Amino acid sequence: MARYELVKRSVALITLTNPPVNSLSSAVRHGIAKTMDRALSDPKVTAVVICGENGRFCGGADIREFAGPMRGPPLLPLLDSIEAGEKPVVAAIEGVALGGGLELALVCHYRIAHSKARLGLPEVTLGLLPAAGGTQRLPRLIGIPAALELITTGRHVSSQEALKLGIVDQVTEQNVCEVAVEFALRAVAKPLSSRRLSALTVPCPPDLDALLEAVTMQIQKKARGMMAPLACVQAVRAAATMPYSQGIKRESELMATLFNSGQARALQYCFFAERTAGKWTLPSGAQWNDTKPREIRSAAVIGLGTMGRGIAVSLARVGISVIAVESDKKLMETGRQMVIGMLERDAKRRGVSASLNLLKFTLSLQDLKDVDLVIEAVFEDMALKKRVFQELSKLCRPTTLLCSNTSGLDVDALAGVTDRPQLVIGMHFFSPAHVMKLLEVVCGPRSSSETIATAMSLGKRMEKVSVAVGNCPGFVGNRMLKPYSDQATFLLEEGATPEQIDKVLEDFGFAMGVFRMSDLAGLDVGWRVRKESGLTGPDVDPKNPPRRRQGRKYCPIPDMVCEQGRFGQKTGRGWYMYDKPGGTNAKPDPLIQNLLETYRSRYGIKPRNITDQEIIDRCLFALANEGFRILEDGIAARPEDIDVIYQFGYGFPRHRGGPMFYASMVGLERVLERLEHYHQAHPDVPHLEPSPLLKKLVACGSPPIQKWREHIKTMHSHL
Ligand SMILES: CCCCCCC/C=C/C(=O)SCCNC(=O)CCNC(=O)[C@H](O)C(C)(C)COP(=O)(O)OP(=O)(O)OC[C@H]1O[C@@H](n2cnc3c(N)ncnc32)[C@H](O)[C@@H]1OP(=O)(O)O
Repeated sequence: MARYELVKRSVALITLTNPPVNSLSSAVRHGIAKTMDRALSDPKVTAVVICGENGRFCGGADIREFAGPMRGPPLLPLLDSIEAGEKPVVAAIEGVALGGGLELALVCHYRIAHSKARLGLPEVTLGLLPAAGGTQRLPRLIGIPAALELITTGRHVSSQEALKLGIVDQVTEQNVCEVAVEFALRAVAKPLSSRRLSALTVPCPPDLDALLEAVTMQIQKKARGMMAPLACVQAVRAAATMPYSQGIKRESELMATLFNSGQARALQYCFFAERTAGKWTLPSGAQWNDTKPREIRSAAVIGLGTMGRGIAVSLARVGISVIAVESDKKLMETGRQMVIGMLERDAKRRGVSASLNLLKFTLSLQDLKDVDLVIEAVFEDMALKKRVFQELSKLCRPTTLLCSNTSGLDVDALAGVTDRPQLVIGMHFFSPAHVMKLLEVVCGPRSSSETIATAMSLGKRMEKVSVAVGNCPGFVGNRMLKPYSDQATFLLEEGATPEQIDKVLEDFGFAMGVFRMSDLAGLDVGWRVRKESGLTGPDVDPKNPPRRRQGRKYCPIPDMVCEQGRFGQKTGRGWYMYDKPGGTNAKPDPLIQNLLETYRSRYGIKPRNITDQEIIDRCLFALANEGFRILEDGIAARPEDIDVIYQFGYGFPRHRGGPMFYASMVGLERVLERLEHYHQAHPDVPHLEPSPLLKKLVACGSPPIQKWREHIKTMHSHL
């Protein structure tokens, strides 16, 4: 796991060999200890270079090992001994030096980086802190403010920025190992004391307390409820105020608290869940690593509304030429200006030039004859979408992939009106599509494995986190949203207010509570869907008992809000009031309070005091319960896929892992008991009835989430 060679007759070259990222597994730590001993004790060796195999220095500690008992040599004393050695050690950094990987580089006496390398201490994103001396050495090297920023955010820096900050001594475009060996030879016989970071004093800013206070406040605002960034601040404070020997003890204490926290487990689960999500498998046996995606050079986007614009930008900025189609000249011109503006701002932010030459705008579908792939992003109306797909089927060459950005309509029904159902697939982007990372790739029963592979690979190229899901109303994300938001509106009937429910959900860690999120998305969309499904509006049978539809409980409050023209932020009024149409500053509205009171008295509902716990349990357990049904139905292949969708598409707090991980952490027995309790109280709410899979998992002793798949016996997978 660490190869030893003698080069130039006097330099020991130690190469970490643990693909794919040379993480510091127990075997690698053992290898480093052994090879360093050999280098330090061999009189022929005058200097040491440490590098990583396959163009990657080191991706840090082996995160998989965190779940089990600690084995092998502990990292911290190993690193301290490298720094203390009497022969110069040079880190040759290629690819990445992250987390423990950068901490390893920091104990080397010199650091040479390749120009394309990235460096950082991302432990905070895993719910941890750089506990192999990183919080004590980095501030000594680059000062408190810069170290604090890097450690609390986990941001990666380029080698050029690392050079400016003083993290590395040299950046090269040549072979970094060869450069490091030459560097090491020149370093022999130079004094090492000033190169041992632990021995340096910290350059402490005069306004330390004010700085730490400002960063703490920023964290409380941005990373609400997260422990790790706050612990990082405390560790850096220790670096500033204590000698190294005490600071390092403080670092270990803080790490011990984080290491065993639910937050660290959740964030590490998220790390792997995100990587697992791309690994789809079909019942036919075809899967992500044996199906070749098609290369997409040109694409078309139909419809230049909010979604279409964001999709066009996401395509063009990764080098795909885009033909954008609108139905009328004025809309096309507005769309053109918006897309160009978005692309220019995006390019400026990334420090690259905007690829405007890749864009073409047209009013004619005829122009799409030769594109590799089309993404339809017209109004969410099945009849309209079918017309578009029929037309595309006639116009486009037979090999063109036809994709729909529908957020919940039947993808197979669209495939059915074309001459190529195997090339039809859903690509459900989230708004704004050039910002949001999530892409649900909706596989119809007839979508071919090549089509799925192409959509997934295109998503990755567009820098999205892509999750393959099956075809059912609402797919995964929007299907689960209904039971969640239904519980919130039932709670309004019973005595809660929108602001109370939102505060509880936001304190839990959601980016936005359910009502603020609905105001942002627009309340009219759901209202139209409810009218079309006969749940509200003139088509409802007047003999229907109040607050019941289609044999189950129904809350008409959202319809009443819409009837008043309150469609959310865009109209300046919704569940909240805003300063102006399009305003974002939500204030509680006495008119909503009034509406709720009138409603309750009309139906003789005595408002009761609702606890925060009840709000969390009812909203989140109803959400997870639908997730269990989705797993049973084969619409999602794994709980990880659902959790990734909720983190990246619906603002579920990452440090809680996602709805399914949260349910597993709370304990499936408790989730089942609470659902049974609430279902008994509300037998006309089917979403509260515990799913068979949940019952089965509890009966099997509540296995850990990674084992749930073994208990899912899906009749037919929809993937
Ligand atoms: C009480 C204990 C005290 C111990 C003190 C410990 C102090 C140090 C802590 C740490 O170092 S924590 C780890 C910090 N490092 C990171 O967070 C880096 C994580 N990795 C990445 O960001 C990326 O993987 C990458 C290195 C930038 C490479 O990205 P790329 O897109 O090229 O590949 P991926 O698909 O992400 O990864 C490939 C493959 O490798 C697995 N993997 C990556 N990093 C690690 C790791 N550090 N440990 C274990 N496994 C890792 C990743 O999961 C992929 O495998 P599969 O999941 O696809 O099988």
